[in-house]
Formats: sequence, C-alpha cells, structure tokens
Amino acid sequence: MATDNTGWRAEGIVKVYSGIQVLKGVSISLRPGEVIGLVGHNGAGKSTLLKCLSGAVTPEAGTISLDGEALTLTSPQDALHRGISTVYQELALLPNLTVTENIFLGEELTKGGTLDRRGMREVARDLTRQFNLEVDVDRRLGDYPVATRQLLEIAVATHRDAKYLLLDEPTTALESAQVEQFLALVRELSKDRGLGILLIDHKMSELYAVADRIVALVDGEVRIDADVASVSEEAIVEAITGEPATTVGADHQVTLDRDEPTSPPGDVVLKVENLRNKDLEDVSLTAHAGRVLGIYGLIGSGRTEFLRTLIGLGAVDSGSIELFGAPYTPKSPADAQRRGIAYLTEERKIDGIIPLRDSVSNAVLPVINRYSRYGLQLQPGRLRAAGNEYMDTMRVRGSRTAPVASLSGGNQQKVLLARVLAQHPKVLLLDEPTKGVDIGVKVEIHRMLRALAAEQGLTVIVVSSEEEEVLAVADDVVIFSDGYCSGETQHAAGLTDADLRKAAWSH
Ligand SMILES: Nc1ncnc2c1ncn2[C@@H]1O[C@H](COP(=O)(O)OP(=O)(O)OP(=O)(O)O)[C@@H](O)[C@H]1O
Repeated sequence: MATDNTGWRAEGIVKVYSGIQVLKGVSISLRPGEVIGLVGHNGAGKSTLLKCLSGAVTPEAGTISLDGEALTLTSPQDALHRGISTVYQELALLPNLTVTENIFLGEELTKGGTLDRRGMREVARDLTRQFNLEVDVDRRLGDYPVATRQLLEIAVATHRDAKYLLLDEPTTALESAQVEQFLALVRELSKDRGLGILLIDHKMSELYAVADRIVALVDGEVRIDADVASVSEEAIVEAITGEPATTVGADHQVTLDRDEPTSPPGDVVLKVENLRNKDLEDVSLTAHAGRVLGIYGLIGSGRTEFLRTLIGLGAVDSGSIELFGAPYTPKSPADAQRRGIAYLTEERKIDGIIPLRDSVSNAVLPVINRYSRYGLQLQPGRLRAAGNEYMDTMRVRGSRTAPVASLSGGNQQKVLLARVLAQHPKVLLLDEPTKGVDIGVKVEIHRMLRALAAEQGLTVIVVSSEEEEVLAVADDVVIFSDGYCSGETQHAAGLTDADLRKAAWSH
C-alpha cells in the first residue's frame, strides 16, 4: 500500500448487479511506475473493478482518489482526462474506420480550423512503428487480425497522455512472440515512462514476468495483495481455484498425466488433400477417431481459415476432403452440423454468442430441433434441463436467466463450449477453446476434451496460439505456416514449446 499520497487509491468499492454484490468492498492502490497483476476466477469481479476504476460504471459505495484528491469519475472520457486510460476486454476500436481514424477518434488534430490529416497520419505511423505494428495506417482496421487490433488498442491507450493504464486480458488474442513484445512494452511503459499499470491476466507466467504486486480477487473480495516476490504461484492458484496447486497446476505446467494411455489412431475421420483457396496455399492433413489433433501456427498462418472452410465458410478452390470415408464438400455451418461437425469460433463477440438471450438458450439453440416433439412442438422443459446440464459440466458461473452478455468473458466462453457439446458431435473443431478461461477450468476443459476423444471416440481438432495448450491437450500436432500444412503429424508427447515455435517459423 502507498504510504504517501502519490498514485491512485480505491477504497471499499461495492458494486451490485441484480441484487448481488459483485464487488464486496474492494480496496486497491496503484503508484506511478508500478505494475499490478490482477487475477481471479471467471466471474470474480476483475472486469467490474476495472470498469469502476475507469468511470465506465458507478459503484454503489467506495471512494477513489488520485494523489490524495477525491475523484468522482463520470465516464471513461472523464478518467482519460485525468490520465487514466483503459483497454477493455471487448475491443472498442471501430473496424470500419481506418487505423489513423481510430487512433484519433474524438480527439482529431486540426490545423487552421480544418482536420490535419497529414499530421494525424504521421503520428499514426510513428505510433504503430513504436509498437512494431506492420499496418497501413490508411487501411480499415477490420482488415487486420484480432491480435493486431488488440495491440493497436494498447497503442492508442498509451498515446493519449496516460499516466495510468488499465488493461483487461490484453494477451488472450496474442501469440507468444507478440506476448513477449507486449510484456517488454509493459516494462518499458512502467519502468522508463513511469506509468502505473493494472493488468488483468489469467496467465501466471506473464504476471510473474512483469508484475511488482499481485492482487487476487475471489468472489468479489481481495484475497491476496502482496509483492510478487513474497507470494508463490501455488498460493495464488490455490486461492483462485480453491484447490491445491498440485492438482490444478499453474498455467505454464498445465500438463495432463502424459503417461495415461492414449488410444491408438482409430479410423481416419477427416482426410484433407491439397486444399486451396484464397487463404490456404496447400493444406493436407489427416485426423483420426479417438485422437486430439492440435493445429499450431502463427496468426495469419491459415489455421482459423482452415476450420472455417471445413464448415462451409470458406470456398474450396481445389483439393479434396473426405469425411468418414466419403467425399465431402463443405456447404454451410448447418450442413456441417448435420454431418456431425461442431465448430467453436475464436471470435465469440462477432459470430458466437447471441448477446440478449440467456446462457441456457445460447447453449441449446443450435439443437432446438432435437427437443421438438414430432418435429412440431417444442419441449421447453427438456430443452432447459439439457441446457442446464451442459452449464454444470462447463461450470458456468453467473445468472442463467439474464442476457448472456452480462456474464463475465470467461463464462461466455464456457457457454460457447457448452453449445458445442450440446450438439453431440462426432468431430469437434475448436478455435482457441480456452480463450479467457481461468486456470482451474482450463485444466478441466483439457481433461474433458481428451476424455471425449479417448472414451467416446470423438475426433477433436484444436487450434491454439498457446504452445502449452497444444502440448497439454493434443495427441498429435500439425504445423500451419503461411497457408501451408504438409500433413506431417508429430506426437505431442515428444515435443517442447520451443519445437513448436521453431517449426512454425521455419516452414
Ligand atoms: N452488466 C452486468 N449486468 C449484470 N451482471 C453483470 C454485469 N457485468 C458483470 N456482471 C456479473 O458480475 C460478475 C463479475 O463479472 P466480471 O466480468 O467482473 O468477472 P471477471 O472476474 O472479469 O471474469 P472473467 O475472468 O471471466 O473475465 C459476474 O457474475 C457477472 O455475471
């Protein structure tokens, strides 16, 4: 805790949603140059705290002060003018505007009463260069991958004279090289430029790499607030999950018992040969029943486009696909679903959740036909019961009747996984399945996916930017690079993080 008045301090913050105290009197302080790592289970209240501190929501009780002076923040703009800049989980920049327009949104430069387009473009170029972002500042932001947009959000946040930076899970969309770049940036911004940074992150290794202090929130209360040197990862994992760290594992060692027998490759379920389209140069691979196939590759390597092509969202210009031994031409997501393929998107906000429907409906909507008697009359009771069961399996925390958009980010991700399970698929295509999911549940999801393959004979295909995740969950691994996949499969058990990174770069 700060002993003098420098920095900002929040005390006794209480936030209530639907009669429930989501924050139960949280106190936290941040000094210039300091990095706080804020951790906690999905739904612990981390994003809500950040929103209270940035003026996006008003707490029911509590005080915030800056350098000893009491503050009442009325909006994020208000906070911004006082030097508090925030990057939320939901990206806020506008995809239809250019990179430059996004950087200056609402704060455009003028010269002689007119917009100074040239000046703005120059600043934009400088800023993107500083952040090693290879973007054309005149292009639409929406043309760039999520990772680029995420880094740009951070660039924009620091650009506006920020003294304090609040970041909500900024690394979920980044791959390892970009994460390293981001962590270096956090160090530079805090230690060289003196910014105070509050960083929400589920990955212990990232927090231990940059944080000076760790604050762990559990069910809306501060459970740990300690210098990073004085608190062990195990203690934090235990506080968050309520289980000893030895059974859960910190994120960098989320490995399952690799001695467990993996089933030998069963029938070939999916065989892709020389698949080509505008995003895929030449992709061949084979996936078997009863196995988990990990697809590893850098962002832009074609891994996401490949999954989308398999469900009919990308054209097949040439090459062949066989599904269960018969030729398969992907037509549409609905057709793919009828053939037993379930797909989890990486972009839950764009083509995932239906924000205004509740979580149970979100999980079961794609299989609604199964619950209508004689194809006519819906059986809502059975439907909800089934939905609730999947919510339990995925340990979704939060209201099941409120709009799913009011659930925490990690819990929304779990709802989407529940939706995939509800389809009783034979083939699972999962793009970044544990994005934003907390440490405890992440391990559970890995176990569940392996069990679905080993015990029920499903074919599970997982795309992940995290080497640890690929190695923890997959039996076999293929590498995507620049739209190519040779089809050469390696056993995950013998591989290391470094092997994967090297392979992805050297193809
Ligand atoms: N606008 C809202 N309306 C109703 N409930 C909300 C709203 N925003 C958050 N909540 C609830 O507050 C609780 C805390 O959510 P919050 O998003 O702060 O969690 P979190 O710790 O950031 O989780 P995650 O790690 O999943 O991002 C959750 O139970 C969530 O459903």
